[in-house]
Amino acid sequence: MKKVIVDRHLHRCVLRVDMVREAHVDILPITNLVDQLLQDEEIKVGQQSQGAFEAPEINAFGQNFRDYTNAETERQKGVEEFYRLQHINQTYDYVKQMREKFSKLDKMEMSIWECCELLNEVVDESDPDLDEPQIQHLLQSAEAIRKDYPDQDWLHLTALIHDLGKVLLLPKFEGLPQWAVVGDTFPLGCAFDSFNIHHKYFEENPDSKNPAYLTKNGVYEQGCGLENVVMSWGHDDYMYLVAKENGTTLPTAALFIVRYHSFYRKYSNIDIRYIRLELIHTHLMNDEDRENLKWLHVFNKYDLYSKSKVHVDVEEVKPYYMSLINKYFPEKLRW
Ligand SMILES: O[C@H]1[C@H](O)[C@@H](O)[C@H](O)[C@@H](O)[C@H]1O
Ligand SMILES: [Fe+2]
Ligand SMILES: [Fe+2]
Repeated sequence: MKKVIVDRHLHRCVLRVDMVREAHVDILPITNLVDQLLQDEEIKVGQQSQGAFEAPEINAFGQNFRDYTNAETERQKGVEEFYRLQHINQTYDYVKQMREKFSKLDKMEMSIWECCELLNEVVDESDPDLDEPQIQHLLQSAEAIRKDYPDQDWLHLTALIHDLGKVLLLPKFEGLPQWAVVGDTFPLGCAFDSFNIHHKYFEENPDSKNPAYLTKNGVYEQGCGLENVVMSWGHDDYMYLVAKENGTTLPTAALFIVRYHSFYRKYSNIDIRYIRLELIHTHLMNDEDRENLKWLHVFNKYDLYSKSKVHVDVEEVKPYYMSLINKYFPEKLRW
């Protein structure tokens, strides 16, 4: 394995691989992936500006990022209860109904910026790392990625809009329960895998009793492409529908990021996303997905580790983001 340590974030990736090895997970595919990751990372670093964003070691509460194992705090207990409900209630049929219902986009008309402001009324109960207003999360991730990729304006806008689908929690959007809007996502119609956070709760999901859904591929064909896979319903897929149906001119990679940014895997207390093991689902992906995944990897770091107590001055950055919104979206969108 090529060990080129290019930044602290990647350094951690390498450590994580050793931990996985100790845990006796099948490491062969992982080392291949890490090789690929290192190559990607070298290219990426070449594109970055000086003083690139450094992923902090701990979150704003002094804990490791995305620590779901320590149920000591009220917050973490709440997060576990969230995943219990999510894993029991998200079923193949439920997702199909929700997609059909919300793809009508008949709830309201508003601009992207109006939606950013609406999001301030939203609290995400699945997130152990964040209790700042959501508009801060959008701007913090967008500003961090803008600093490192100054020429990719589409990426800045993608970060700004990626969580807008959380408006589904608001009464104006039927006030869906948290388990139907936030949290990590996973495929339905095939076996639930143990890499999902708190996966034990899937036992109580009615789909666990349907033999058609219990094999690795389930109702899908190998390599069918993620767009043919029914993913758990939430803010990701909804915002993807909104952007696409309103005719955004953002590139395909942007739509892919919005749609799959919560599709993560975990192994025990090891956050697999460090080693890009989202690729564990390669059996359902096609070549286009694998291509888009490269940008999703870039994005993940900024989405996860930019969450901080230091606020971005909204009024100061607003003109820049308004110019991007005008470039890539119509003035009013159907939601
Ligand atoms: O708790 C978080 C949050 O809901 C994010 O918006 C989502 O993208 C993450 O995957 C999830 O873990
Ligand atoms: Fe999200
Ligand atoms: Fe996010």
